[in-house]
Amino acid sequence: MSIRLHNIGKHFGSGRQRTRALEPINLDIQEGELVGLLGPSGSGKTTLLRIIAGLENPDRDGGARILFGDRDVTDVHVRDRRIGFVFQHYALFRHMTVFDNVAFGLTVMPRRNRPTSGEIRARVHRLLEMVQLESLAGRYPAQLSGGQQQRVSLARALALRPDVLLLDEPFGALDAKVRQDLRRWLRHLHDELGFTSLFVTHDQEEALELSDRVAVMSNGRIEQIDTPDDLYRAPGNRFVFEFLGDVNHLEGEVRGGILTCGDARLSVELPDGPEELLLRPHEVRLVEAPSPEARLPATVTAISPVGAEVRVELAADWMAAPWLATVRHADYERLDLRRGQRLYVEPRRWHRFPEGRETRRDAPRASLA
Ligand SMILES: Nc1ncnc2c1ncn2[C@@H]1O[C@H](COP(=O)(O)OP(=O)(O)OP(=O)(O)O)[C@@H](O)[C@H]1O
Repeated sequence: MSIRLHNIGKHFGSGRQRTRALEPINLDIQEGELVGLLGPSGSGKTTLLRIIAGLENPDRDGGARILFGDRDVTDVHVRDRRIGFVFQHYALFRHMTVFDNVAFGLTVMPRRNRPTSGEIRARVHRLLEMVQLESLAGRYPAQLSGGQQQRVSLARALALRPDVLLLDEPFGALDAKVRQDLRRWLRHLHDELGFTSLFVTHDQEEALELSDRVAVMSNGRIEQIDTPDDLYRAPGNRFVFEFLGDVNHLEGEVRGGILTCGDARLSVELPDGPEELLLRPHEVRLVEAPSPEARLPATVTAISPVGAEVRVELAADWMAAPWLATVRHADYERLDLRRGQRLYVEPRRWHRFPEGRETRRDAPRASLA
C-alpha cells in the first residue's frame, strides 16, 4: 500500500501560543517501502507519524490530503485506517499472556469479519514463530525482557495484517545489542510480509541501516529524502551532512590557492576569500611528515581502539574544536600511535556548502611550494 502525503502542515495552540510543528509536507512512499523519519528532538517526526495514523489532525486550511493507495484516508478514523502501530514503550496488556496480547485485536473484531478461533490460533502461532517467541506464548509481559516485549508488540501490530506499519522509536528504550537484533528482525519481517513501514528515530545509524529511504527532518521540514547511500555520499545541505555523522571543520582564508588557518596550510583549488571545509573522520589520513599539499600539524589527545577502526582524537591551535580521525588497525600499529604524539593530518577529501549547496572535492592536487 503506497502512502501519499499532500500539504500536511501542523500548528499547535492558538493566538500567541500558536506554534508551527510542521511546514506543509509532501511525501510519496512506495508500496513495500521501509522509510525512516530521522531528525533531532522537536523536528516534527512524531507529529507527522501521528497525523498519518489519524491520531492527530493536520491543519485544515492547506488542502491537506493523506492517501493510502487510492484510498483517501484524510477523514478516516484511526480505527479504520488499517494501520499497525508500535510505540517505544511497549503498550502490552499486563494481565494477558503473550498469546492473548497478540490475539487481542483479532478477538475484538466485529463478528462478521472475525476469523474463527482456529484461524486466530493458527495466525498467532505463525506470528510468534516469526518473532521466535513461540515457546513463551503462555508468559505474561512482566516475565519478558524489554526486547522480547517489543517483539510481542510487533507481532501484535502485524496480527491484523495492516496495510501500513508505523513505528515510533520502537527500539528507543532498549540497549545497543538488543536494538541491533530487533532491527534485523524488523527488516526481515518487513521483507517477508511486504507491508509498507514508516518509523521514527533520532538514531542516524539505525535509520541508515534499516531504511530503504531516509527522510531527514529539521524544524518541521523534510530537508532531504534519499537512500542511505545517496544521503551519506551526497547530502543536500549542511544540516544533513552534519546530522549524519561526525564532522571536522577547517575554517580559514584562501589566498592564491592556499587555505591558511593559524599554522595549518592546505592547497585548494578555490577562489580567494574566507572558506570552511568539512571532513568526515574517515576522510583524513594521519601521516608522520607534511606533504607539499598539506601541512596540518596536530597532537593525539585520545585513542579508542575498540571496533573495526581506531578512533583518534586530535587537537591543535588551528582547530576550533578537536578533530576525530578513524584509522585502520594496521595504520594504528604502523604509526605506533600514542597520546601526546605529534603528527600531521592529510585530508583525502572534503566538502563545502557555499550558500547551502554541497560540493565535494578529492584531495588537492596543486602543490604548496
Ligand atoms: N500536543 C502538542 N502541543 C503543543 N506542541 C506540540 C504538541 N506536540 C508536539 N508539539 C511541538 O511540535 C514540535 C514537533 O514535535 P514532535 O514531537 O513531532 O518532534 P519529534 O521530532 O518527534 O521530537 P522527539 O524526537 O523529541 O520526540 C515541537 O516543537 C513540539 O514541542
